[in-house]
Amino acid sequence: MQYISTRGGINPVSFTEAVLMGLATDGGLILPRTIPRIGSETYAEWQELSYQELAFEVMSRFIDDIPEAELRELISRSYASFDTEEVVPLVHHGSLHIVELFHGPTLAFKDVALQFLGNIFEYLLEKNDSVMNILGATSGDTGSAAIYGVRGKERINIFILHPHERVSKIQEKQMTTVTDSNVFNIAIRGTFDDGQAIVKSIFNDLDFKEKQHLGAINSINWARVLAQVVYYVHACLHIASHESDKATDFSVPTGNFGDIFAGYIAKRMLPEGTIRKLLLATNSNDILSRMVQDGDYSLSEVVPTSSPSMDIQSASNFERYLYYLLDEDPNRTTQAMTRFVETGSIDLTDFRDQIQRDFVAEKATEADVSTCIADFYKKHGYIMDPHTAVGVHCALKHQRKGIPLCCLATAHPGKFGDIVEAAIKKTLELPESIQNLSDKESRCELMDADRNLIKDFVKKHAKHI
Ligand SMILES: Cc1ncc(COP(=O)(O)O)c(C=O)c1O
Ligand SMILES: N[C@@H](CCOP(=O)(O)O)C(=O)O
Repeated sequence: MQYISTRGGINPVSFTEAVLMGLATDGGLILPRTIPRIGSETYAEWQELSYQELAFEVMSRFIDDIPEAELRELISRSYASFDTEEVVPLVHHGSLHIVELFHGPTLAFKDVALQFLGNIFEYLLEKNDSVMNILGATSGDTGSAAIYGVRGKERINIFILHPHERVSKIQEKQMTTVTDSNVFNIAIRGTFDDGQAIVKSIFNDLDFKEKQHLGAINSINWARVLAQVVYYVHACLHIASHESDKATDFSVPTGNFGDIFAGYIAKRMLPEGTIRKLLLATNSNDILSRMVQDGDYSLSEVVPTSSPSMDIQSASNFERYLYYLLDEDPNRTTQAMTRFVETGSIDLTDFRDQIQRDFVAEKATEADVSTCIADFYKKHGYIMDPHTAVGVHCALKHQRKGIPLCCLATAHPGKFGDIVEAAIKKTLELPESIQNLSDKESRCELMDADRNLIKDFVKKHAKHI
């Protein structure tokens, strides 16, 4: 399998080269040259596989430069850290299927990909006798999942930017209480969008990127998206064993467009009709739901909400979808992205029909979120976090009779305890890993959202051979 850039400016690379490159060197995002198709017979044979076996089957369609035994070992090690053998268990409440993606070490769906990515990095760096300095931005969950994915790994230092006072207390503590010497947390005075823009702009300084051995853990990195494709396939297979109608809709709480883009890849990979609709659910930061509903992809201010990890306007992976929308034409994609950087908007009104064939969209207000958490708990005794509730609110609004609908539960409710407890009027029992976090020693730098300050910091603390 070869990988290309949405901007057309790189020679095709292999999977492992793509993983090490992170952001494409022409500033674009990396995609597989073709999306492999799975025939119905092969798909049916996957029914009985464990999550790890399925992950191998899916990923090996995209990876041909890691030997089979080694890929299987990387996968199996990555999911051994989850608290359940099922890795991403499916539960059923009322008319909904819910796939719980928060059973990894940091209690959010990011662990599914970042445990794997941390292990691939370690494997590749050992093989190449090299080191890496990871630079990433987080709105709360990617940061801790990435830190837990690489903490203590000898050949890696990690630098994570988070927006100061715009992540939940527990999210902050999950990151900053990891005091291993290879972990550097930086709180920036700004939003996640500022952090992500700084990270991308530093990656675009190719001389700096090479000299400092920079690596990417955000969904910029194709391996992130790939690992997330697996749980859509897994959920489809399990839902098919429960339902007479085999086609499934998915409702996905969306911020940086990474998770739902993984669903889009799964939809194109699987036999026709396996995934029917992708419901894109946003909080009040609704650029993506406006894009689907009106073809209006235009920035507005990032507003803080009860689902802080989705407080994002400039959705990184949207560029990947745009590439497909624009007939896989890198020149048109580059022009559209240049226009977006210059004007803050892309007019997609002419593409509305196609976009609405791919997605349905809905926005949840703050009141919708707390009502959804409270009502669902009252009716079904199931407690969900505010990000999951954004998706469930959207799902209940758009559910079509007789069509199975699966919601992605993207974080454990305990990570956002205050909001959840206020909605259900009950004290939550927290998982052990996040009890007493506030008593632990923490380490974090506070900085202005200034690219040069961050560069100097990284340079000063970077690992070298
Ligand atoms: C808990 C949670 N739910 C949903 C999302 C949205 O996922 P994505 O950014 O891939 O759209 C995020 C992060 O963005 C998250 O941390
Ligand atoms: N919600 C994310 C934002 C970063 O997105 P990513 O998927 O590109 O890493 C977070 O929790 O940090």
